[in-house]
Amino acid sequence: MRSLARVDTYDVVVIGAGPAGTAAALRAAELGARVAVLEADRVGGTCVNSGCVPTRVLAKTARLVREVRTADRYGIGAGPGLVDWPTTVARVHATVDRVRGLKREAERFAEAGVTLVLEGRARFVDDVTLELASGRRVRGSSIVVCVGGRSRRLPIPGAELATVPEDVLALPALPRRVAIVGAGSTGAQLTTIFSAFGSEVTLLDVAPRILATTDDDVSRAVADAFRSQGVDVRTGLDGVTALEREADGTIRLTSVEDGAPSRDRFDAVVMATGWPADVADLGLENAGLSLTNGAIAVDRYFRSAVGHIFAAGDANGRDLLVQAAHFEAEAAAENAVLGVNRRTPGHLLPSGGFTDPDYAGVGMTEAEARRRDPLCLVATVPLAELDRAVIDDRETGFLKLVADRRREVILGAHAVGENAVEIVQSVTTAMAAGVDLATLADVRFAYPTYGAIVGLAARALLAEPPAAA
Ligand SMILES: Cc1cc2nc3c(=O)[nH]c(=O)nc-3n(C[C@H](O)[C@H](O)[C@H](O)COP(=O)(O)OP(=O)(O)OC[C@H]3O[C@@H](n4cnc5c(N)ncnc54)[C@H](O)[C@@H]3O)c2cc1C
Ligand SMILES: NC(=O)c1ccc[n+]([C@@H]2O[C@H](COP(=O)([O-])OP(=O)(O)OC[C@H]3O[C@@H](n4cnc5c(N)ncnc54)[C@H](O)[C@@H]3O)[C@@H](O)[C@H]2O)c1
Repeated sequence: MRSLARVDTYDVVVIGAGPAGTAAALRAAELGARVAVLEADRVGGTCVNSGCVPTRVLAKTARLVREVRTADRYGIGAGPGLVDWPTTVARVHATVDRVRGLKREAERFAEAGVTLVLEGRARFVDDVTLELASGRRVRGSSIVVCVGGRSRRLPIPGAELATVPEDVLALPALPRRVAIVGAGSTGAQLTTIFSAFGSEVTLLDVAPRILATTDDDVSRAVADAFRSQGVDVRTGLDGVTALEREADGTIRLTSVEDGAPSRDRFDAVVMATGWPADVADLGLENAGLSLTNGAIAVDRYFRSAVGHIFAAGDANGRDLLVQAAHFEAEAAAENAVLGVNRRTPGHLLPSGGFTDPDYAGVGMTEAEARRRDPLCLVATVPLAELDRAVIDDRETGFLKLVADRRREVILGAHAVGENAVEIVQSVTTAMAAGVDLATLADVRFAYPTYGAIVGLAARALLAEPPAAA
């Protein structure tokens, strides 16, 4: 039977009001399009509601715990630094609300004339029509899919016993022993958080090293730091094969290493094993779309296999970062409204994690640069050589700069330690401005700052002997 539900028609329909959907909708409206945004849950998406912002508040809490526990070195009697989990959770929620207040997506949509539809999950009926959980139908000449991603549970027996990262705040209490499966950005951050909060943490991954996409030295330094903090880091596993509930309520996790199974009990298991596009119920097949590696494949114009359907942000599986979501979505909106002509230049994408110690990177890793040119130049300056790091008792870490063999172009920057993300951000600014090494080495840095390590590294790189051909 044909549905008699009302159909509203727009120039551009955006699915999802996270960072990508918000940017796409506002840009399309700015260009004069009639725009609707369909959001199933809270505007703001993963980042503000369950991803970056809550994780960052937990990271700050973890730092406070560490500071309190070492305060006696400065003559401050601060106590044992025990975490009251309900208070911590309440603080996270309150901060999320404050950040949501800053973003004002709904108000900005209203000011821009964008129609925000909060009537449940949208589903493609055909390649131009979406049906909402409410039954209402919305049609778009162009559609920008910004549905983000969701945690992947491993397809193993008992997977439902695991907590996924976006549900960590719902844990009733801090686990005494926690297994974190997956040592990517999310797993590493949760490792630091639980470890600082006093849980015994086991971090498991099938990859040969943690933070597998970062520079080798970054990965090694963070893994070493985790081990020195008592985290049981187990990489290069054959797999995690099962979870089972024990009679005492604990979870028994079976992992296999070099063919040998081992079984360990935990109070909680967190599965941070990847972040595919959130499309299980999106009806992609009705629009003539399919998935490639868990995401909606797009071309360099952010256009899917169906010409008037675009995908931006986590949904296209490229760079799963807020800073990528913004520019991808704006480009997709421009292509949807103005015709397909805007491809995004190869932006530099700095990123990093708020672990203990922090880590960050931008551009090519040393291994990538050496694959391109074995004679590229690399200089690494330990934080321990920086007055400020010694003053602050934060000597763990380094900044590594990678440059072309003529010392003209900075190819990459990778840092571990205090303020790593900000340090890498300042190198990114120099890279984006096309600053050469000699100019960077000549910049004055205020004393005593962490940023000064950029000047030290640039000067170290200039002093590097030319690599032998
Ligand atoms: C724990 C964690 C920490 C992170 N920390 C950082 C960080 O520090 N820095 C960083 O850059 N990135 C971080 N990220 C990644 C970042 O959150 C994402 O890259 C970003 O949110 C992607 O934005 P998006 O708009 O593509 O998707 P999302 O933010 O996921 O938004 C998608 C929106 O679409 C809605 N939606 C989904 N399906 C439908 C449907 N069928 N109908 C209607 N609406 C729908 C969802 O409800 C959601 O609101 C983190 C991620 C996680 C999980
Ligand atoms: N601070 C940040 O910027 C930040 C923080 C969190 C997430 N993110 C973004 O979100 C994206 C997703 O991050 P993520 O950490 O959720 O996923 P990820 O894909 O980066 O990492 C998943 C990890 O799980 C491991 N894994 C896969 N199958 C496994 C198995 N069977 N057993 C054990 N381990 C297994 C993988 O080897 C990998 O190391 C990242 O790419 C990043 O862009 C960013």
